[in-house]
Amino acid sequence: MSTPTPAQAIPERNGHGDALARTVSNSFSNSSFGTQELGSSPQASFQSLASSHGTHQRPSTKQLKPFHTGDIKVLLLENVNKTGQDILRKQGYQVEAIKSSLPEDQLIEKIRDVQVIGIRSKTQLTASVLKHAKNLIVIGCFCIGTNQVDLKYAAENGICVFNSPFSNSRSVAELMIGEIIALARQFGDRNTELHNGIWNKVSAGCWEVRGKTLGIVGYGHVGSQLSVLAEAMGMKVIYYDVTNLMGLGLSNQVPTLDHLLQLADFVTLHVPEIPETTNMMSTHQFEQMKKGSYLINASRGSVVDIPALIHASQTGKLAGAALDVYPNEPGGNGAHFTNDLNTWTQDLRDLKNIILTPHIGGSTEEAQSAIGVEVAESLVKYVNFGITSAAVNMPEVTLRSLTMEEPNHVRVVYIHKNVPGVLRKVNEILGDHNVDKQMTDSRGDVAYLMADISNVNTSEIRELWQSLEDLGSRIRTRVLY
Ligand SMILES: NC(=O)c1ccc[n+]([C@@H]2O[C@H](COP(=O)([O-])OP(=O)(O)OC[C@H]3O[C@@H](n4cnc5c(N)ncnc54)[C@H](O)[C@@H]3O)[C@@H](O)[C@H]2O)c1
Ligand SMILES: O=C(O)CC[C@@H](O)C(=O)O
Repeated sequence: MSTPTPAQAIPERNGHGDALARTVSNSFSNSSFGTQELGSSPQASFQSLASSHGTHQRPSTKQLKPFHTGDIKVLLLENVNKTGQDILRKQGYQVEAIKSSLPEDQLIEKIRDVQVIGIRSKTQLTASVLKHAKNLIVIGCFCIGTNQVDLKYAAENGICVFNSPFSNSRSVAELMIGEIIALARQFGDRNTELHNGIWNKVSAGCWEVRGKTLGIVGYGHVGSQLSVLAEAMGMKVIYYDVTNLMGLGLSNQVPTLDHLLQLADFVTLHVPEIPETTNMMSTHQFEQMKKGSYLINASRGSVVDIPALIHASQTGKLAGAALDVYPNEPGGNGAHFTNDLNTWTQDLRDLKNIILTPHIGGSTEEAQSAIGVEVAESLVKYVNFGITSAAVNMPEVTLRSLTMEEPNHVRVVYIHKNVPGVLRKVNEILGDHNVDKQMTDSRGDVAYLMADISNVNTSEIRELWQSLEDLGSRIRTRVLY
């Protein structure tokens, strides 16, 4: 007899009329595998998921009993790309997509209800918001930065967080190249003048970038891409990073930020938002910069002390600056960028040779489409399979898929406090069954255990779940079957 396809297998198993409701209820936190696969082609994705475990000619991956995927509620904020929305909708999840971020009170109201939330850089998922998210199991940051989420609180409450670590890096690097040239040629000011009817043909203070020194602060995904592009334009590249990193091409690492500031004609910032980078560029740092140099910030608004930047521009220390990010950013398109947001906004807008963009470093069709796919697939793998690969706040745990030859298996996901003795107690509970495979790992105070156990009757699942829930170490139990 040939192995049934996943599509055949699902109705067959549904036909058993299980006593247990196949839902992902809040209290039960008990879900099972989805009815559909990742990506646009169910069959193709099904195969790719199976083959991603590095096997050849293995029995078909088992599409386990479907929970009511319609019970999974997903809230997507900040105009998450359609690629991501489509993947989630194809799972049968209930997806509500909103183009902007939400004011905190509305966010709290909505987040109570959902199992999955997708955001970009604007939505702040602080502990005080997340404490209302009683049903939430996973957060997708459809961007690189995860500074907007209280990652520790999320982990300690069994909420896994995913992002897209480099799908928009190239887009940011290309914008930096555009801005370097635009600043060197005072392009923004000439453009504005002519839009206002004023012809102002000047060469004073306008430069080629060939032969100039670019100082990159933070030589990660964005910084290193930029390094390659800048060298191709004939720039000399130096970089500063807290980590010792091999430079690409002819670029060189310098030992301190001050060294970089003293040498660079253009300084670009690509560091994460962390306490160490708050106001990393302030009065002292601007003093270190060469007279007539330029600053570009496309990292996070908190990295630059803006009043100090305004002063450095007004005194002529800086010949120009480009900012893509701000300490307080408007909630959505059409909102106004005024002193109501940041007290210095008008002073900033009045500066000469300053390019202000609305956090668009990663806003290209290519980047947003790739991010949509990457993060949505991570969410589906987590919801349906418990897989945490590439999570930013949880240990990375995965098990190879169950196959069609393993009909009475159950996957147990047990997120727990990382304290001694837990595994012994969990395995006492699981030990009534055959533990086929198990993986456990910890990250800080939180540990994640995933086990596939066999010979489980559907009627035993609730008891199994309850026994794990009753352990003092429990953060969250999910039983996928
Ligand atoms: N404007 C946008 O639309 C946009 C788009 C993408 C990324 N970003 C932001 O850009 C930043 C960088 O992104 P990335 O993908 O290159 O990150 P990354 O993690 O790949 O690289 C960051 C680098 O900064 C270094 N670093 C950390 N602390 C430092 C410090 N105190 N001093 C010097 N170096 C330090 C790290 O070692 C790392 O090499 C992030 O904050 C991200 O959120 C903004
Ligand atoms: O798209 C966004 O809102 C964020 C872009 C960027 O800052 C990121 O962190 O990836």
